[in-house]
Amino acid sequence: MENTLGLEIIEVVEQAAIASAKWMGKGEKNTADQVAVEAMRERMNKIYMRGRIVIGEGERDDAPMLYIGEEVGICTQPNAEALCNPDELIEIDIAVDPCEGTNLVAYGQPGSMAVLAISEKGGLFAAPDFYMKKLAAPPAAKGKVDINKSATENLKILAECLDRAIDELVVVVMKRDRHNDLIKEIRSAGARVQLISDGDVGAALSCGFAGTNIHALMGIGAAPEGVISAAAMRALGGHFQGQLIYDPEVVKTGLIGESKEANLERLKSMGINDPDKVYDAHELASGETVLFAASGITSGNLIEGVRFFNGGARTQSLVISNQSKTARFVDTIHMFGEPKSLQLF
Ligand SMILES: O=C(COP(=O)(O)O)[C@@H](O)[C@H](O)[C@H](O)[C@H](O)COP(=O)(O)O
Ligand SMILES: [Mn+2]
Ligand SMILES: [Mn+2]
Repeated sequence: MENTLGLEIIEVVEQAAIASAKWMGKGEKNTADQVAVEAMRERMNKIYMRGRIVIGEGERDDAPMLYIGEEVGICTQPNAEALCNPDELIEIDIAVDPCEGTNLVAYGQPGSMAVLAISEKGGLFAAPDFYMKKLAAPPAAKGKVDINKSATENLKILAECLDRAIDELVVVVMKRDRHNDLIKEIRSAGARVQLISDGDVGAALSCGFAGTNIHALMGIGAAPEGVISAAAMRALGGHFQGQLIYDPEVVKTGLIGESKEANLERLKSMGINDPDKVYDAHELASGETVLFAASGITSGNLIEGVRFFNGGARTQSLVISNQSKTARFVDTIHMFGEPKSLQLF
């Protein structure tokens, strides 16, 4: 599966990133998202597979989306029988965020990317586009920090695991009212807080690599981004835990369903009977083969964004595999027609 799909999924995220980057800085969040969704769908539909979106965003805020349950890939097309041999059919589950950080793209801010995770059927946690409480930390702290512990306790553990003083730690938190108490607690424990407006996949991913100066992600973001982050962190050996948040009171945005009760029903209908369960990376991305791919739209601290030149563009992507145990940075020059020259930098 990795060999067959590894290269194809790079192209999926590259195409989405290029489409979205054309709308960088134009103040049109929905268009930046829409074109990424369309480019991702179009490229996915050229892959020899029977793919199914198991978790994706857009439901909460009515944004453009690849919807949950949508089938993608050549073998799901109306003429599939003529094109696909059922005996060698690859059935794939996919978690997507074609434009992670739509505001970042619309306002020309760093850290947006086109991102997805894939696994064999059943290998990714299927949930609605709810919120998720998250804790991400570097591999050295895996299984030692715990989302059920307080931020203060976790910072002490993290400091020990990373052999640093607490005031040398940087914790990324999304700048939201729901995090005001968390931010106060982290600061009074002595650590430093990096507030981000959007883009918690990039923050979780940064915990998987040393040298990013990001040592933890704490707080509540969206569930699809949680599953995608978990796929990457599982393969990187980092720590990731997520707990679904289904009570609109907790997130204070009014963007998830009418009520806690209705949300609990929705979870039940998807087979989630223990709504408060804390999932670790291996449960959110449980497949034998798990692949993560991201392509920068605007530059972040791990990957560069799309750089256009006359007649082409250069992209940088990151593909992580739990099978080959690789984190591959892929630089690509894309030629649109016949460019006069190919721009290296
Ligand atoms: O910042 C984010 C927005 O993602 P997108 O809509 O794809 O541009 C994500 O990284 C967050 O995980 C999440 O969607 C966000 O925290 C949702 O919370 P809120 O903005 O408070 O509704
Ligand atoms: Mn997102
Ligand atoms: Mn998005």
